[in-house]
Formats: sequence, C-alpha cells, structure tokens
Amino acid sequence: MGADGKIYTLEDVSKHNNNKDCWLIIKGKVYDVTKFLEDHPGGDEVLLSATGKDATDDFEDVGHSTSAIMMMDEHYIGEIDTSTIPTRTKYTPPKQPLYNQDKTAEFIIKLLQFLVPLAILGLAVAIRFYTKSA
Ligand code: HEM
Repeated sequence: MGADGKIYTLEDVSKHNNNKDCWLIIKGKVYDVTKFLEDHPGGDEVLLSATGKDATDDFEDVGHSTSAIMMMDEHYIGEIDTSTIPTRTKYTPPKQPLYNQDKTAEFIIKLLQFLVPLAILGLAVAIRFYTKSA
C-alpha cells in the first residue's frame, strides 16, 4: 500500500473511499484505515464519509484521546501533497467598491437637482409678476 513517506495527491486518496479500501488525510498525513474500519470505536461510516477530503477538522472535532492519536501511526502510509488540498475557506470581507474619487460630477448633479426646480419656480414667479404688471 505505498511505502512510508510517499507523497499522495488528494485525487490519489479519494480513490480509496470504500469499505474494502479506505484512506484518510489528517494533519497532512495519509492513513490507510481499511483494516481499522471494523475496529474504529466511532464506526466505519464516519471514516468512510471522511475520505477524499482533509479529515483533520472532523478528527479534531471528536476530540480523540491520546491513545487514539497513537493508534494512527499504525495506519500511516505517507504524506499528502498539500497543494492538492483546497485551502480552508476563510471569511474575507468583500472589498469595498472603489468610490469615485472625483466627486465633481456628483456634486454638479446634486446642485442642479436643487437649482433647476428653484429656477423654474423663479421663472414662474417672474412671469406672473411680469404678466400682472403688464
Ligand atoms: C486513523 C484515524 C483514526 C483513529 C486511529 C481513530 C481512533 C478512535 C478511537 C480510539 C476512538 C475512541 C475514543 C477515543 O479514544 O478518543 C474514536 C472515536 C471516534 N472517532 Fe475516531 N479515529 C480516527 C479517525 C476518525 C475520523 C476521521 C473521524 C471523523 C470523521 C472519527 C470519528 C470518531 C467518532 C465520531 C468517535 C466516537 C466518539 C464518541 O463515541 O464519543 N475518527 N476514534
């Protein structure tokens, strides 16, 4: 099943994803847990569902005991090529859109929105004033 220290890709590992042949990735290391499936106190299903991906978080979430961690050595077969594992999705706040640094156009529009009705009003008053006095 591959010599110790061999480097596998995520694709290699994900091919071993059944109860006759099951590999896992935990903390950058690849484990062949096929023979362990029946003996795993957490059951075979969790192990099977953790193949083909980095199972580090799943493994740690359970809070495995030190004796469990020591048992892992027996199943170690190699390392994972970390570049083949998708990086953890970190929350990055969306970038603020670059605001238009030049506010002149915006300012002129605002000014017009204010001045045009005022001008119309002024014109109406002026016309009325003019027609009255004529
Ligand atoms: C080579 C890898 C693994 C080994 C040697 C291992 C070993 C063990 C051992 C010895 C236990 C008994 C409790 C303890 O001593 O902590 C255990 C429980 C458990 N393990 Fe693992 N485990 C491995 C991988 C995983 C993975 C990848 C998962 C999750 C996807 C997992 C899920 C669980 C669960 C759910 C339990 C039951 C916890 C409970 O009943 O409280 N294990 N495992």
